[in-house]
Amino acid sequence: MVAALEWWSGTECTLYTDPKSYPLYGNENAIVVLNHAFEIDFLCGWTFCERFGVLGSSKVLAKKELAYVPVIGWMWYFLEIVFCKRKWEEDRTTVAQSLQNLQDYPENYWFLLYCEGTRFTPKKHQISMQVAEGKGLPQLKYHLLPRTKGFYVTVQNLRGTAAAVYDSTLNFRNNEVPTLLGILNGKKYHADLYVRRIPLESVPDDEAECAAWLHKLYQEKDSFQDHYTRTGHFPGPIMSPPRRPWSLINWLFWSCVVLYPLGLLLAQLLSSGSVLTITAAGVVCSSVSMGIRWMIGQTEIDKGSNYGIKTAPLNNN
Ligand SMILES: CC/C=C\C/C=C\C/C=C\C/C=C\C/C=C\C/C=C\CCC(=O)SCCNC(=O)CCNC(=O)[C@H](O)C(C)(C)COP(=O)(O)OP(=O)(O)OC[C@H]1O[C@@H](n2cnc3c(N)ncnc32)[C@H](O)[C@@H]1OP(=O)(O)O
Ligand SMILES: CCCCCCCC/C=C\CCCCCCCC(=O)OC[C@@H](O)COP(=O)(O)O
Repeated sequence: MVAALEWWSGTECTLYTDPKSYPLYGNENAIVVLNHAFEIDFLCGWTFCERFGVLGSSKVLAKKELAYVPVIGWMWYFLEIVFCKRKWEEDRTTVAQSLQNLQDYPENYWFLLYCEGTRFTPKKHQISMQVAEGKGLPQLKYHLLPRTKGFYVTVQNLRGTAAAVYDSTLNFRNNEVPTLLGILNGKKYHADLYVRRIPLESVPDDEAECAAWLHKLYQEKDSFQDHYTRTGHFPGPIMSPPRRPWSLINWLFWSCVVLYPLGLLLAQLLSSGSVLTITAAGVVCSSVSMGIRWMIGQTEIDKGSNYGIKTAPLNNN
């Protein structure tokens, strides 16, 4: 998928960050906090992971539903991805346990947290801003109100192993609305990511202070998005890591290994002349194609969950 983004669609991923922090990226464990408003934000995240050499050890706090997505979900299970049900009563122990397993992870990892908990839609935004008002918090224009419990439990469990929080804010040039189907159709997008490295020691230990810290971080992220909307760029210098050939080589290798025998099999099936065999092959191909379309649907915001709508308390204070 990274090869499809970088080499097939030719999407440009530009990084805005402080040159002093740049050498540390990929050379330490970090908690990444990213906004969640685009259908391919996870793919841009993977692309940066690839460029800094941590793709294989990229982790995320993901909703449990994604564990059942064929291939990708199974892969995540084996990669020790942390899953949550977005029900705090159940997540508080399971998430903490999974995070503990990362304590002795043998490679540098990035642990991604979408603190908004769900993707931005106008309706979810309106509801979450009612919650913000009830809590006496300032309104956010470009983000949903962050959920603080997952962040707190992550900081608590990774303190001592993770060195920093990478506050990451993503946007696309010219009001592009990127989609995975667009990528697969070869459409080129222009992603801009602004990253601030914040040492983990500066995140408060106390739960209430940690929550307030995260709310303040999202207010700052909102101001960066405002800056981007007004000027077309993020503050700070551009320090973009170059595209590397490995994802393409990997893709070409596996394509040869898989597609050659598949092609031979298909040729044999067609030359068998058996209507039953050819029909069965047609059914299998159609099912696989429908399965892939369903998987792509998982990335589409229109088909997203009701989380952040259904569960909104009317009187939150
Ligand atoms: C140099 C380059 C740097 C960076 C490169 C960038 C990135 C690369 C990094 C890594 C890449 C790795 C992998 C990427 C690959 C794939 C990722 C794909 C997808 C996965 C994404 C997801 O699945 S997101 C969904 C799951 N994740 C989360 O939900 C995380 C955030 N959530 C939490 O932390 C939650 O607290 C929780 C899940 C732990 C528990 O959920 P629960 O619903 O029970 O939450 P809360 O108890 O917290 O909720 C109640 C509180 O929330 C307040 N609130 C706010 N808004 C609302 C609302 N609309 N309705 C109800 N309540 C709301 C509420 O007031 C409560 O407040 P309290 O004060 O009482 O806490
Ligand atoms: C020949 C090549 C064909 C390649 C086909 C590729 C097919 C792979 C398609 C999809 C991979 C599935 C990855 C799913 C990752 C979705 C991440 C995501 O964004 O989850 C949303 C979640 O955060 C919040 O969900 P809600 O907003 O609450 O709902």
